[in-house]
Amino acid sequence: MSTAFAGPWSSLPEPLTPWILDVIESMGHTRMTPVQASTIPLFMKHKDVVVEAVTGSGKTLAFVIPVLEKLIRREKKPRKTDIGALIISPTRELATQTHSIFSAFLSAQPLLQNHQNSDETPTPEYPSPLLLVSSNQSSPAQDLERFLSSGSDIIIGTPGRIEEFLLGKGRSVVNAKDLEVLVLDEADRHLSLTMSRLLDLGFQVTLSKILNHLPKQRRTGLFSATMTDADAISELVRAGLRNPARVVVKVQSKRSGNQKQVIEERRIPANLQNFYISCQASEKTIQLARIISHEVQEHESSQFIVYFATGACVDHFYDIIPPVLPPGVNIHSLHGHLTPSARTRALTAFSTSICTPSSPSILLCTDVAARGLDIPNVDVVIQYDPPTDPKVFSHRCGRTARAGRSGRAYTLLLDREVGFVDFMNVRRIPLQKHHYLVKEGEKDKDDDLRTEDPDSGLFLKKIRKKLLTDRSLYDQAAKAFVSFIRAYSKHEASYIFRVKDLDIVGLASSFGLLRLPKMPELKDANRNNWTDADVDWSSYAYVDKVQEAKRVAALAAKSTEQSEKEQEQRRAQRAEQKNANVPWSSKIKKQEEREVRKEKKKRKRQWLKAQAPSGDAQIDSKCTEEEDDDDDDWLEIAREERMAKKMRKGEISKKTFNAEFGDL
Ligand SMILES: Nc1ncnc2c1ncn2[C@@H]1O[C@H](COP(=O)(O)OP(=O)(O)OP(=O)(O)O)[C@@H](O)[C@H]1O
Repeated sequence: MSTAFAGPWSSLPEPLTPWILDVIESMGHTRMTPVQASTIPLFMKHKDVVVEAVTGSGKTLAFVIPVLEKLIRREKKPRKTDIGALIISPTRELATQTHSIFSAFLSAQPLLQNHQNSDETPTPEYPSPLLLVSSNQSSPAQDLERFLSSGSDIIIGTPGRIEEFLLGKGRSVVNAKDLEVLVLDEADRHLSLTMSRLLDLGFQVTLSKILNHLPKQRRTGLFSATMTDADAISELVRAGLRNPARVVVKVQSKRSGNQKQVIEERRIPANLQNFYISCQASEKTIQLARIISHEVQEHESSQFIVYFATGACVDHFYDIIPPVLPPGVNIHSLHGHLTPSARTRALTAFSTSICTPSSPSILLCTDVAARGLDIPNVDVVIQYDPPTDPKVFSHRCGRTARAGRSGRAYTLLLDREVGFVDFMNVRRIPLQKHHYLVKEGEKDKDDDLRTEDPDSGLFLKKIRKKLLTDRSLYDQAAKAFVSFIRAYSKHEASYIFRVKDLDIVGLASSFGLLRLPKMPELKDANRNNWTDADVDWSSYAYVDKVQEAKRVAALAAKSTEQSEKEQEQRRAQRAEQKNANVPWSSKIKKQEEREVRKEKKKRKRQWLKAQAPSGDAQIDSKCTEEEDDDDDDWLEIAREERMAKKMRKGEISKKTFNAEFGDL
């Protein structure tokens, strides 16, 4: 370990309780880390603290130890319904991890023997801590039951569950008035209200409610690896800290420059090699596969974490990537859309897996696993997609090179995204260029001379082949691609990551898509050079029988509807055609004849009105110009007949008759 350790635990100004010291020693920690040496004395001495120290530097014990010491030293014995310490973590995984550390301490405390009755089993003086996270096994009501039966004094959980516990149905039961200490782990995740955090508004509203419920007379500790001064100031106000001590532990590393060694400050662990590889969009998946092979072969690495932009991307790559990885790899996936039990299973399987270079373990995940997780043997972190929130970058990298171990991190950047390197440099997170990884036996080329990887097509083929085995894989691929584009449009460094600069065709290749999805974000995208896969979409089936039956039924319904529509269209076309075929001259003639007939009828009506008896006039008065031709014709015939009769009887002259009806 090359981390500079601080003094031994015995050098703390106030000695630790012996059984706490025993536990620390049993963990193999003989000396304090710098953040522990600076924070523990302050936090134990009734000071509020705001702590910033790089990932993996031991911040957890820097609050666990003072919290335990504070509670042990309490003058007033707490009642069963009192809570003494509250630890708020941003994710269920981190809360669970912190809970296990508190448990490790409390389960090692000496047991109390009841002197009056030595036959009774000895009991622990300090109750076990209570974990409050979403879970299939524990509802909020059950959390309350566990609290009442255990009398837990230390509560650890995520904001939602803690709010429920303190302000929900349990509010009358749980007494937080005598709370001694509050810790916000990954405090900048909870409190900042920068642009990206606006998304976490719900999270923060919850936190404000919790903070308002807690007594002002308490000690508070804020801990994070990315607490900038600006964050710290705004967070102090929000968390209600008064006159806190600020602890910042800096990392210095040596770099050779201009013939002399330069000491530079950085916000990532000293033993972390932080690389980026620039490549074309179509080459991202190839590079991912090659980084893993390269690491296994060159460094005997066996435990990897790979970060993607969204949960849908994790699901997609989990399914399609095996054919392009070296054989023997075990893959696990973790993201926020999985059920709590699936999340626990995945993390336990990954962190306890016995991995070797011939059987490496890979965790594909989202930022749900970016902060705080302590899996000591992770060799390599790969960021397939850079994070939308740049602050998360160092948390992701920090899952390796923990507690003085060495580790490597790789970030895949598209050629147009390389500006991100300077962006991070300014934030004291240096990235070093790693050459593009070529296939075995091939020679590295300068970036300027490099053409598209010849394996691009081969990879695409392999992935497409896999996709074609089950239509649900295609659905998932499209969903992942769409979610990726949406996430990309939310990058905080939006002048570096611009959707309009994305090589859509290349990206779609790296996802193994069969055809390009239609989405508004891509309406102006360049789709040249894209060829849809040769797929018979009507027979491309789901492996799941129920899903396939649904698809077939929907297809049949659609084709009936389609054929009815087509028939209708054909009829309309025929009528139109017929109309178009009638000669123009005959159309005009017909029109003229119609006009003449109309005029004649009009005249007949006028004449009848003047001549006819009242009954006829009544009939005629119903006959308006709007009435259709059939009615008119019928009336005309009746009228003509009556007039002819009158003429025969000599009631009207033939001349009068002819004047009205002509010689028809
Ligand atoms: N004094 C010590 N000596 C050696 N190892 C230690 C010491 N204190 C803690 N560690 C180990 O260091 C590792 C990292 O500690 P921890 O998880 O507390 O880091 P962190 O600073 O909280 O990191 P992150 O910012 O990622 O949450 C753990 O595996 C822990 O057991």
